[in-house]
Order: sequence, then structure tokens, then C-alpha cells
Amino acid sequence: MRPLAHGAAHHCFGCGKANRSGLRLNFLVSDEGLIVCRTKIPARFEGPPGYVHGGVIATLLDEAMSKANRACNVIAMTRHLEVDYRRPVPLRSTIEITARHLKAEGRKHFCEAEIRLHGETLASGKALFIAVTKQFLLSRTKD
Ligand SMILES: CCCCC/C=C\C/C=C\C/C=C\C/C=C\CCCC(=O)SCCNC(=O)CCNC(=O)[C@H](O)C(C)(C)COP(=O)(O)OP(=O)(O)OC[C@H]1O[C@@H](n2cnc3c(N)ncnc32)[C@H](O)[C@@H]1OP(=O)(O)O
Repeated sequence: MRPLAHGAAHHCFGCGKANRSGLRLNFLVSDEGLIVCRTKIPARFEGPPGYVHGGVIATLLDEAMSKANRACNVIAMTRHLEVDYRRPVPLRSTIEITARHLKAEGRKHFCEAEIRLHGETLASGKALFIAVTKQFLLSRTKD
């Protein structure tokens, strides 16, 4: 595994180093394009007492799948996201998030992701991403 160089925006809520209130996730990538992130989610992201908020769980899966696209040199925006919340995800425990790119059909990219603790799958997700250009992303930047 090696660190993923993804060139994402520094203020990204998921992975931006400059976003002090964000998740500041770091990602590794294998030679096969498998994305791995090991992290502890801080208490400020609480939903149910002691557990990660469901919206944040969706973010973790989405962010990891976005990185699976980046590992394929694809910049893409999430068009459709499904999440299975199988077990609550505890705060402050080292969880493992994995994601992989499954297939491309033109500009459509299909990915899947899981969150595990001690090998047990706590949440999983699938998403459809639509490839966009860097110029397109920047053209939507406000102010
Ligand atoms: C500033 C930094 C620059 C440097 C950048 C470098 C690296 C950055 C890396 C990545 C950057 C990207 C995001 C990073 C941010 C966070 C990471 C997580 C990802 C996100 O957080 S990102 C935010 C949430 N995301 C959105 O904010 C998207 C809002 N959206 C749109 O802006 C448009 O949607 C757009 C432009 C994407 C496409 O627009 P569009 O008009 O071209 O296409 P449309 O949407 O109509 O659909 C396309 C095809 O999907 C089919 N389709 C739809 N639903 C389906 C389903 N359920 N099943 C099967 N097919 C389905 C349709 O049927 C059609 O298929 P067909 O083309 O064959 O007809």
C-alpha cells in the first residue's frame, strides 16, 4: 500500500488538511486500486450516544469511493449513493474504510465501500459517480 496522491481541494470536509473541523482522512491505495483508510472518528461527529452520526458514515463511504475513482485518474461527482447501516459505528475506535472502483460505462463510474471494525462489516455502500473535468468543478466555485 502507498499513500494516495489525489490533489483534492484543501478544504474538503472529508480529506482537506486545511479544514480543521473536517474529518481530515488519509488514504492508502494498493497496486490493484483498493483504497484503505484507518481512522478514529472524534466525538464531535456523534449521532446516537457513543456512535458516529449516520450522515458522517455516508460521508466516509462516499469519500473513500471518490478516492477509488481518483486512483483510476477519474475526477467524478457522486450522482447516486446507497448506504446499508448494518451495525452502529463506534466513535474513537480504529475503523477501517475500504473502497474499490467496480466498472465504468462511459462517464458513469460504479464503486463500492465498507466500514469494518475487527473484521466485522458495520456499514457498506454503493455509488454511481459521473466523471467531470477539473474545469467544470472550478466553474462551480462560488465567491
Ligand atoms: C477545486 C479543486 C480542483 C482539483 C480537483 C482535483 C481532484 C478533486 C477530486 C474529486 C473532486 C470531486 C468531488 C470531491 C468532493 C467530495 C468527494 C465526494 C464526492 C462528492 O461528495 S461530490 C458532491 C455531491 N454531488 C453533487 O453535488 C453532484 C450533483 N449533480 C450534478 O452536478 C450533475 O448530476 C452532474 C454534473 C454530476 C452530472 O450532470 P449531467 O446533467 O451531465 O447528468 P445527469 O445528472 O442527468 O445523469 C448522469 C447519468 O446518470 C444516470 N443516472 C442517474 N441516476 C442513476 C441511478 N440511480 N442509476 C443509474 N443511472 C443513473 C442518468 O440517467 C444519466 O445517464 P445518461 O447520461 O446515460 O443519460
